[in-house]
Amino acid sequence: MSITSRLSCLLFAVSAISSPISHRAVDGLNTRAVAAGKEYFGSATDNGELSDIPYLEGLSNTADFGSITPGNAMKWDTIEPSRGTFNFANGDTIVDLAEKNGQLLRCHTLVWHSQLPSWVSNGGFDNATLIDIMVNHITQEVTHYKGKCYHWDVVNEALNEDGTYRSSVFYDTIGPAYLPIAFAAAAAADPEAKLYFNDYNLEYGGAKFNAALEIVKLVQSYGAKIDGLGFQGHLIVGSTPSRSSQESNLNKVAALGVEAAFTELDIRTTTPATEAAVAQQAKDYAATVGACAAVEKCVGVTIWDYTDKYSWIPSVFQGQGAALPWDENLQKKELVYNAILEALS
Ligand SMILES: O[C@@H]1[C@@H](O)[C@H](O[C@@H]2CO[C@@H](O[C@@H]3CO[C@@H](O)[C@H](O)[C@H]3O)[C@H](O)[C@H]2O)OC[C@H]1O
Repeated sequence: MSITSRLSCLLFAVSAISSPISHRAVDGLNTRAVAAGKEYFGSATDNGELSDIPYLEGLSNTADFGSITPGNAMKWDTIEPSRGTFNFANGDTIVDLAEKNGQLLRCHTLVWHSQLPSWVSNGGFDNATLIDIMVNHITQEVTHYKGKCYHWDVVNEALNEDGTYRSSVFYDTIGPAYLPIAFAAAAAADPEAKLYFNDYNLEYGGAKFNAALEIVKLVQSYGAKIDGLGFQGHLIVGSTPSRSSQESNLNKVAALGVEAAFTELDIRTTTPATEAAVAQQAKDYAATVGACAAVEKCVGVTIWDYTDKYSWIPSVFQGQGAALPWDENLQKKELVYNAILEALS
């Protein structure tokens, strides 16, 4: 029995004992997702937030969140800030929390051009040396977390908007082969973890999405294991693609024999959010989550933290925010939350 099935059985048993009349599991985003055949509904989190007890209680509520993702703790600059020096402390804290709560873990991320220490990006390494460095980083990190990570985002954001490869030290030095090499190294270190390529703006279809499909085929053509395509889902209120077009994208992923997930969903708007914007946001969440619910191979949805209190959006997109289903006071936005629940039903 999978970890998620065990969790939903446990929740069901607990609610059956405390409420002999209804016999229904405690209702929430995750319990609805699991009941709809998904593996989890989850949230990102970050180490600094975990001392906020009301926040932590919400994050640990497995009726809503069956999975957590470290927002920063497993990135290269945290894990290997200088060559050969590994710092797993922040990542271990998130792993321990997930274990204590009985939550799955989406581990994020091994190879990314951003939050990459300058000893890698400006090291001037030749092809063979950079491959060694990348493979060693992946091997050390994935081995450290072996058996803990349900998913790994192996490579993050390899593409430009026009579908060409993004210039990065990895692409510029190794060429596109850095992708299959990275996936093969991750699979060798933890054969059980599901391995994802993850990128943003795939939800709109078009050149970038088609190139992501080509990356899946590229990794497969090298005989390396790739299990899924991650749609980050950093979307905009009123510009979110329709449910049917998102379903069509997810079905194209499934046709390649791999699964899909929304890995970093948030839907931002101009702040302060108007009533009309929140109403539209509820529809946009429903379109995205509903698309995942409708496609068997879409295994789950992760929101990029659950509360506006800790959203990354205002620090990156000036004047934008209010992107999550809980507000800055950790209060549920009922309209948005209920729209997601409904979309999962
Ligand atoms: O000062 C930095 C601060 O800038 C950093 O912020 C994080 C940046 O990454 C965010 O996650 C990414 C969101 O977009 C997708 O493209 C990526 O896949 C995600 O990894 C994260 O939420 C922010 O906290 O945090 C560390 C500080 O030192």
